[in-house]
Amino acid sequence: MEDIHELQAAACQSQSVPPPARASPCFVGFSFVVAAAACLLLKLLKWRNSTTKEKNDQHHDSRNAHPPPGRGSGWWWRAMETLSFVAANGSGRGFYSFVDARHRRHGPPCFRAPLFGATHVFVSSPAAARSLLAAAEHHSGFSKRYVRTVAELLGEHSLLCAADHAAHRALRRAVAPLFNARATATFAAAFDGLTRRIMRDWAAAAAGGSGAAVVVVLDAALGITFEAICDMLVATLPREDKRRLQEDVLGVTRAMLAFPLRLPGTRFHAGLRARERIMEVLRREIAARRRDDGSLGRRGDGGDGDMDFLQSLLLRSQQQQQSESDHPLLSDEQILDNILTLIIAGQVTTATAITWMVKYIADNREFQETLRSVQLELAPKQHQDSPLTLQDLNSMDLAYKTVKESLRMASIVSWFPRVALEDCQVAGFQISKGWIVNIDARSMHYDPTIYDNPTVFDPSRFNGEDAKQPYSYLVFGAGGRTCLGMNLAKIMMLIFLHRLVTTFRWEMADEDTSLEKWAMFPRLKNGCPIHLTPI
Ligand code: HEM
Repeated sequence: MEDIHELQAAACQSQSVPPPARASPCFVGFSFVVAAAACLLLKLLKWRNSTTKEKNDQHHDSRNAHPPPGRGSGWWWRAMETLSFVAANGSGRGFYSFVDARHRRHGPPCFRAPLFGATHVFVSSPAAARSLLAAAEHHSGFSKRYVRTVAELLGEHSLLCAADHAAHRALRRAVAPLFNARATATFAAAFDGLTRRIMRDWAAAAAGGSGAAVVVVLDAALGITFEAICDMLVATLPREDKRRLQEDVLGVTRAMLAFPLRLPGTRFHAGLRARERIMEVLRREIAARRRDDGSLGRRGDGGDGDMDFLQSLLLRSQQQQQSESDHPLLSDEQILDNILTLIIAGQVTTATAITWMVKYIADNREFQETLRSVQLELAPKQHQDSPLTLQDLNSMDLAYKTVKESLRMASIVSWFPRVALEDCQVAGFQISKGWIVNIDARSMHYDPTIYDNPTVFDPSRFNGEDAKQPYSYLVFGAGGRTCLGMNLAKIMMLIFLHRLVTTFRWEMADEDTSLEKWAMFPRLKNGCPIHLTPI
C-alpha cells in the first residue's frame, strides 16, 4: 500500500509543473492561480500521503494491539461458528478439526471465534502459554473457566473447575497430600495386579482360540483404570455400587459437551441424573463410615497411612473441626464433588491415553519389536508374575519415552481454558475482559518449529529433551494447576505397556481411524480393537 501511494504522488508532481512558455499577464495570472492551486494540491497530496504512511506505520507497529484475527462479525457469524463447532464435535473428525481449520486459515499464533455466546481465543505459542499459566499462578489477569456443562456436572466445589484462586488453593492443599509416595506405591501395585489379571484372561482367550484373540483396548483400559482409581478413592464400595458408579461416571462424561438442555431425554439431563445417583452412593458411604467410626476406609494393615482418599479426607476434616484451627475445613459437599472429579479427571483421560499408545505401537511394528526386547531384558519372562515396583518402573527408559511420545501425539486435553479478568494483551494481541483464552497444547505438540516431523511417532525425540523450549510440552498443563494425577497416569501407562509388550505381539484388527462423536477427549470410535498373539 505504501508503495502505491508514493508512485501516485510522484505522478501528480510531474503533471503539476507547467512547461516554460511566454504568456499574457492574464494568462500569467491564470497560470499563477493554476500553479498555486497545483502546489496546494501537491502539498495536500503529500500531507495525505505522509499521514496515510504514518497511519500505516502505526497500524504496523500497533498491530499487536489489535484483536486476534477472526473472520466475520455479527450474529450470523456467531451462529455459524457455533454450529460449525457443534458439527465438528458430532462428526468422525472430532472437535479439534474446528480449531485446526482456523489455525490454518489465520496462521500462528492465535485466532478468535465466537462460541456459545462467548469470545474464544485459541493461542498456540509457548511464550503465551507461559505468560498465561504463570499469570494464573500469580493470581492476576486470568482465571480458570470451563464450559457451564462441565462445571455443573462436576459440582461447584470441584478442584478442576474452581475459578476463585483462594478457593482453589485451599482445595488443592487439602487434596494434594493424598498423592504421597506411599499412596502412589499402593496404587501402582494394585494397578499392576489388575493388569496382570486382564492379560491372563487375554492369554487364556488366545490359547482357547486359534492362538490369537481380538480385544478392544479402550473397554479394557476403562475397566481397569476405573477399578484402580475407585479403590484408591473409596476402597470399600460394594461390587454392585461400583458397577453402577462406573456406568454413571460414563453418563456424566458423555454429558460434558452436550447442549445444556435439562429436558428429559437429553444427554445433559441424563448426565445430571447420573451425577445425582453418584452423590447418593457416596453420601451413603460417608454415613456408613461415620457409623463405623472409620474402620471401613482402612486397607492393608489398617494403619493411618493405608486409608483410602475418602477416609483421609473425612478424618482430616474432622480433626480440623475438633482443633478449631483457622484452616478451611472440607465440607461433605466439597469432599463429594472432589471424589467425583478425581474419578472423572483420572479414568477416561488415562484409559484414552493407553488406547492411543497401543495404536501408535501397533502402527510401528519395528519399534514394537525393539521395545519388546528392551523390556524383556529388564524383566525376563520368567519373572512376569512378580509385581512391578516403582524402582522397576523408574528403570524403564525407553518405555517412559514411549509414554511421553504417546501423550504428545494423543494430546488428550487439547486445550486449557482461562478467562481474562481485565483487558490485556496475549501474544501481542488485544484481549478484552471476559474473553476465554484457550492455551492450545495440541497445536504446539504438532508445531514443526518445535518438534521435527511432528506427525511421526518417535520416542527417541525425547533423548536429551532438556533442550526443548519451556512450555512446549503441556500434556499435563503447567503452573499452579498442573495435573495432580500425572504421576499416577504415567505409572498406569508404563505398567500397561510393559505387561502388554512382554506378553503379546499385536496389530490393529480394524484400521478405521474415525473419532468417537461427542467425546470429551479425542478417541477412536472403534475403541482400538487389536489382534493379540502370545509371544
Ligand atoms: C493421561 C492422563 C491424564 C491427562 C492427559 C491429564 C491432563 C490434565 C491437564 C492438562 C490438567 C490441567 C488442566 C488445566 O490447566 O486447565 C489436569 C488437571 C487435573 N488432573 Fe489430570 N490428567 C490425567 C490424569 C489424571 C489422573 C489419573 C488424575 C487423578 C486421579 C488427575 C487429576 C487431575 C486434577 C485433580 C486436576 C486439576 C488440578 C488443579 O486444577 O489444581 N488427572 N489434568
